[in-house]
Amino acid sequence: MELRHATHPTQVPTFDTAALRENYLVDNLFAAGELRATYTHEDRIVLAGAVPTDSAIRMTSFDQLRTEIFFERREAGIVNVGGSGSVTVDGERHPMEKGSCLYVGRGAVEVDFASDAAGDPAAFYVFSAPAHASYPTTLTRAGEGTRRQLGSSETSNERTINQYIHADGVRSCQVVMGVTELQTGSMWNTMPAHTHDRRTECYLYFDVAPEHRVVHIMGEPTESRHLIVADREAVISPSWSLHCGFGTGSYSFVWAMAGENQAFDDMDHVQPSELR
Ligand SMILES: O=C(O)C(=O)C[C@H](O)C(=O)CO
Ligand SMILES: [Zn+2]
Repeated sequence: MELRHATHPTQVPTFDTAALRENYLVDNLFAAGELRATYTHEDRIVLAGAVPTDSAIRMTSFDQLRTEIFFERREAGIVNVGGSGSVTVDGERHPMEKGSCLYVGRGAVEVDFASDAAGDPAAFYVFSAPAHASYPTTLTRAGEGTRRQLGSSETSNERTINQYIHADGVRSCQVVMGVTELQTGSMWNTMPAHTHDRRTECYLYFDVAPEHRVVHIMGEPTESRHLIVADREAVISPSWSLHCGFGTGSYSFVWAMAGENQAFDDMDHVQPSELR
């Protein structure tokens, strides 16, 4: 498991492109037949990717956690961004087509990831945070959460926000999670932009064609920088950081947060005219 330290916002203007990417971009979570993970000290979030092919992959703990099982003191939201598959939690199999979201509560022992077909493997994205209590493991099929329509074609940001794990949906200790899909022709996500000092947020971009990229904007609103992001790459946004972006082609993304509260609308908006 890779380790990322927390950073101070005043460091951002001193970082060159490579340092920005080393600190905030997670570009190696998905590899065929492997379970990979990155730990960030920002709200002690773990991001993991599992791509099972011929055989299932079991979620293991990692040396840095010093726990016998991964879910001993943690919970997670899991979204499949690949072919159809399933996640079996302590003997109960949850079928997961692309875009489905499974919440796994603290205390789960055996969590196995499997693909329906090795030739079109599932790709499970795991967002985990420390948990003080155990909530039931719950599956939400793609599109069956709370759907919110935001933006317009005039501002190229017409999009559907699928909220899965949230205060009015599947319950959790900390994790809030969903998937945003942009309507054809709309390129901007999360505009007007925002920060939320109460929560760290990570975006995992997916369905980005190989020749395309997402330009993800980060940093303090008056000192913004950007990251060029490819398919199945994630960005860590510390609580002080903007997180918005536009694609050179179509894309979707999984957003997930953890921290002080779970109020999705608790955002500090920043208008385009205020950005620097
Ligand atoms: O397109 C959007 O707007 C989003 O998906 C916003 C994220 O859900 C977010 O940043 C929540 O804080
Ligand atoms: Zn946000």
